[in-house]
Amino acid sequence: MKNKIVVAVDGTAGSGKTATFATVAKKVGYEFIDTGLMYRAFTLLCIESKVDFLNKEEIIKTLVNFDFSVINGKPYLNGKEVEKRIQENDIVKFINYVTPIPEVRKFMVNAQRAMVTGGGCIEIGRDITTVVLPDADLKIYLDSSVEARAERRFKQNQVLKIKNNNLEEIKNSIINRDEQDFKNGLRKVENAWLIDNSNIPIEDVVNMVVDKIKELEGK
Ligand SMILES: Nc1ncnc2c1ncn2[C@@H]1O[C@H](COP(=O)(O)OP(=O)(O)O)[C@@H](O)[C@H]1O
Ligand SMILES: Nc1ccn([C@@H]2O[C@H](COP(=O)(O)OP(=O)(O)O)[C@@H](O)[C@H]2O)c(=O)n1
Repeated sequence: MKNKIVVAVDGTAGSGKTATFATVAKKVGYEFIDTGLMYRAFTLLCIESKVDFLNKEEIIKTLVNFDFSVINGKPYLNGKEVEKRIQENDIVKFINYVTPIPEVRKFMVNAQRAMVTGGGCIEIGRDITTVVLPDADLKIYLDSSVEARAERRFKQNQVLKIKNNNLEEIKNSIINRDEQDFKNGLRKVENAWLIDNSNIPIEDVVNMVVDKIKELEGK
């Protein structure tokens, strides 16, 4: 009888967390939770509520109207499916005003911790191995060079037909988000497995992680 485990994944913007670990989760029959969707959906609510992003109190007050759920893998904000909308550039433009606010992070961390009720789950984000799931059975830190990440995001945006798709701007936005993420506490913890996928095909990373999960389940 295999013992399903808890997997916590952190990593830099655009390093491949979603694409890699959604596939891993499917292969091993685990639940997949992308905490970034929550921050993106909350940023969208703030935009729709026309908050002043320089006014922390207004952003904090908006939390009372924040109802987020994932149904069949799709994110819903207050009952409305927002999967494509939260990938738009305005979200990325404002998200760095939202993510550093302690009250916002506390709200999100509590919700993200409550979603993991036991083994058989992979949760990804920026503070999962450090704050949300510090006792996870397997901790992974995924990273890639800024150049590799910008290229990938540019191609991803082309596929998604995201407007104003510009490689230089993407590169700068990744550098800015890295800066904010490190300030918010993104880091590789001692017992995390560092995977730099700059030059490793996604299939190989998926297989490496699937093998590791199966090994730990057997223990
Ligand atoms: N090892 C890899 N090699 C090449 N491209 C990758 C690799 N891992 C992920 N990608 C691609 O990089 C892009 C960004 O990945 P994504 O999962 O959205 O990153 P994150 O969730 O970390 O922001 C996607 O187009 C994805 O298919
Ligand atoms: N647990 C998390 C997850 C995301 N975030 C923030 O939310 C933003 C969007 O998360 P994301 O995972 O969708 O970002 P990408 O790496 O997909 O571009 C990130 O830039 C982080 O700043 C966070 O602060 N904490």
